[in-house]
Amino acid sequence: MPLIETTALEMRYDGGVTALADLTLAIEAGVVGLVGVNGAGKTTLIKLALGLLTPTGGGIRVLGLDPVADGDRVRAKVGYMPEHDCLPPDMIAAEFVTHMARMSGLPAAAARERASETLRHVGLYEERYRRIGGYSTGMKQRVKLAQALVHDPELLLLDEPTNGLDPAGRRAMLDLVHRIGTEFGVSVVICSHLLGEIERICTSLVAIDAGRLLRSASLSAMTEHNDLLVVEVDAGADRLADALTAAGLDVRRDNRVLTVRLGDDDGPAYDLIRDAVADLDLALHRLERQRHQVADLFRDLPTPAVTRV
Ligand SMILES: Nc1ncnc2c1ncn2[C@@H]1O[C@H](COP(=O)(O)OP(=O)(O)OP(=O)(O)O)[C@@H](O)[C@H]1O
Repeated sequence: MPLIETTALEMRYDGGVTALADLTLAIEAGVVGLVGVNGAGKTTLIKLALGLLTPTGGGIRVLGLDPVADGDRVRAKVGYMPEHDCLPPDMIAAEFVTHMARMSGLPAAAARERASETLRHVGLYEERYRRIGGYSTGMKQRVKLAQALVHDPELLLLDEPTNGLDPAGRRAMLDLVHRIGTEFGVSVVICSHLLGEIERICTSLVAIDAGRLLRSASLSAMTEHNDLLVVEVDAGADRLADALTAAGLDVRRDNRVLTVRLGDDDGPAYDLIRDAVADLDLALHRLERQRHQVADLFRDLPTPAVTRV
C-alpha cells in the first residue's frame, strides 16, 4: 500500500491561486524526497495529507485512509514537522514534547518517558530541561522533529527540516532523518527545494513544479552500477588511453580520468587495464565501476523547477 496516493488532486485557494493541479502520484514506503522550488506546492500537499486542508478536486489517501473523512486516524499515524517556527519559547523542551505526547493520547507517565526517549534520539537529552527560547536554530529544529516522533508514527512528514541551519547543522539533521528512516523503520517524506542536499538520504524522489508532477523515481536503480569502468591515474592518462584503445577497448578521456566501456564479459577489460598500467609504469588511483547519477534522472527537467546544490 502506498504511503500517500493522490488522484487528479487539485487545491485552489480562496483568491484563485491553484497550488496543486491534476496531481496523480503514489509515494511508496522509505525515505522519500519531495522536491520542488519554493511555491511548487509541497506544503499544500503535506497539509492535504494531514487533513488540515480539503482538496477542491480529486482525491488523496494516506496509509490507506481518507484524510478528509478520517483526519484524526491519519494524524494518529503520522508525525508532522512544520516548516515555520511554531515552538512556545517559554516552555521547557521536555514539557512541550510531553504535552504533545499527551495530545496524541498517551497517559501521563508514558508520555513523560516517551518524550525523554525521543529527545535522546534527536540528541537533546542533556538539554531537555532548558527553555526552548534559549535554544539555537538547530536545537529548535530537533525539538520540532521530536514532537513529530513522540507518538511513534508510521509516517513522518518533514517540511524543509534543514531550514535556517548552517552546512554542518544541515548535514547533522539529514543524518538524523536518515537514521530515523533506516533504524526506526519509520517512513519519511522530506520536503526540500534542494535536490542535491537530500538525494543522498532518499530511497526515492518525487519532483513537483507549479502543483504538477514532474518526475517520480526510485533511487534503487541509481545505486546500481552502469557498464562503465572509471580509471584514474596520476599522470600518463593519454598514453594509457592510447594503449587501451589499441587493445580494442572503447575509451573516453577527461584529463586524468578514463571511462572504459565494459563488454558483455567484464574480465578482459580489467586484465587489459591492469597490464597496460603495469607496462606503462603508471600510478593507479582509482579503478571502479561507475554508478548512475541521481542528477541524470532530473537532468531534463525545466529549470529552475528543481534547485541543485
Ligand atoms: N493559504 C494560502 N492562500 C493562498 N495561496 C496560498 C496559501 N498557501 C499557499 N499558497 C500559494 O500556493 C502555492 C504553493 O504554495 P506551497 O506553500 O504549497 O509551496 P511550497 O512548495 O511548499 O513552497 P515553500 O517551501 O515556499 O512553502 C504558492 O503559490 C503559494 O503562494
